[in-house]
Amino acid sequence: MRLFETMNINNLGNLEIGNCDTVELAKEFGTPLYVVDEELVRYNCKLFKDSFKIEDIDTEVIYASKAFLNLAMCKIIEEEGLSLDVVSGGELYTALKANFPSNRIYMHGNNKTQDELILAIESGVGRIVVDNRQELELVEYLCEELGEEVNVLLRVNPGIDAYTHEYIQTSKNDSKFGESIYSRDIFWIIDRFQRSNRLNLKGFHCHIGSQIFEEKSFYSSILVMLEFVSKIERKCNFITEELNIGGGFGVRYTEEDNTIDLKTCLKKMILLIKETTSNMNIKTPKIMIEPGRAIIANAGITLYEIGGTKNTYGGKHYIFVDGGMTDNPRTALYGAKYEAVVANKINLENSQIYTVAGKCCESGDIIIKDIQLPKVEKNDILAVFSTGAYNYSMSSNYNRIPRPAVVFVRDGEARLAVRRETYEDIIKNDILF
Ligand SMILES: Cc1ncc(COP(=O)(O)O)c(C=O)c1O
Ligand SMILES: N[C@@H](CCCC[NH3+])C(=O)O
Repeated sequence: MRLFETMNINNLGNLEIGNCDTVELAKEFGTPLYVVDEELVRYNCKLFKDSFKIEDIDTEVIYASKAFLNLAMCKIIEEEGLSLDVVSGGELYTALKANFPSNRIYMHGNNKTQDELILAIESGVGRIVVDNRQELELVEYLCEELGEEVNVLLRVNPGIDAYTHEYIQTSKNDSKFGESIYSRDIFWIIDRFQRSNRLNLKGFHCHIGSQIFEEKSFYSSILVMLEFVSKIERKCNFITEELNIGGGFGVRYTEEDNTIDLKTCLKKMILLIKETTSNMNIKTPKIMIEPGRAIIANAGITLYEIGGTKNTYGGKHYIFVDGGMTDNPRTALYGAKYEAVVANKINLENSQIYTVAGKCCESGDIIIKDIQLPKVEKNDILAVFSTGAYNYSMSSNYNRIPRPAVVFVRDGEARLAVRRETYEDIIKNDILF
């Protein structure tokens, strides 16, 4: 089993993360428990910041907060000097409550409500990423009403068919996101922005999908987008000041995943931009990228207590954990694959193939389909790796199961970042009549 750099095995044979014994964490904070390795989050932020830069080009790294967000995470992102992509009023509110600098916030969404837009405008977010022409009219109208001006990017769809799960592709020609760069109206839309007194169009945003391993998808997207930038300059006399090329960098969940060498890929991307803009004889815009998963996925693990096992008549060996699709819906949703260890038996030989099932009333409530583990017993602690992204943020209260707590670990210290939900939390908005 491959451990991450900041994990190790202590002399009790238990898994440690951030120098904290995971078995002790489970005892202290209860299970299921999301554990985040703060050192690794900070390392990942630095890797992006340091690799995605080059002389003469202005760059910015924006953390896509949909992957994992809470007040503590906002603080880390701010301290590491990244900006923040929010996609809803709730994400924006979280960032504002954490005192995240509003001018470093990018407000996304394909169907922002009026209330969300008002909150974004009034709190002075850095950029509103306008999804479509109707939204252009709405943002302009709201700015008129509020007497404000806003800097905006237009989300466009470059029509890149990135190789990933179809649910997380975002840039096929029939995607719900953005306006197609091939649309006949695109020039009209840009012209419309230019005529606006309230909306200051700075440039464009695109994002081709998530969990992408094929580097060439990123390079193709850059080339297509720069071609578009050049065309817009010729046709609309519009100089693109900013170009956000999105996130989507794939991470390793299991040995099957051949991850991208991020440092090399980021360097290649920026060099390609420099070279292409120079060849096209266009001004190089400021370039932004928007990683979510690659910042947080591998920094998170989930600890579960094993409640029991079951061998079915059909020959399956189940392990039952005290969470499930409520804290990690990705297996049920995308057939995602995970690796795990028995945290208190990490030195023992694997002896059995198990299926890890949750406690929801749903046959698809599976966390891991087939995994080799040592013989497990009731009360063992299972540590599932790489659950930092799109687990906590996509968790639910299905079956009225309270959401787990989140702790950040670093240098042997564990800090509670999100309290475990209680049954009282579950009914707090219910009205009995
Ligand atoms: C607009 C936008 N930006 C950034 C991201 C982050 O993607 P990832 O977590 O794959 O890096 C997403 C999610 O796919 C997105 O929709
Ligand atoms: N939720 C997806 C990623 C969606 C990315 C957001 N556009 C996942 O878990 O893989």
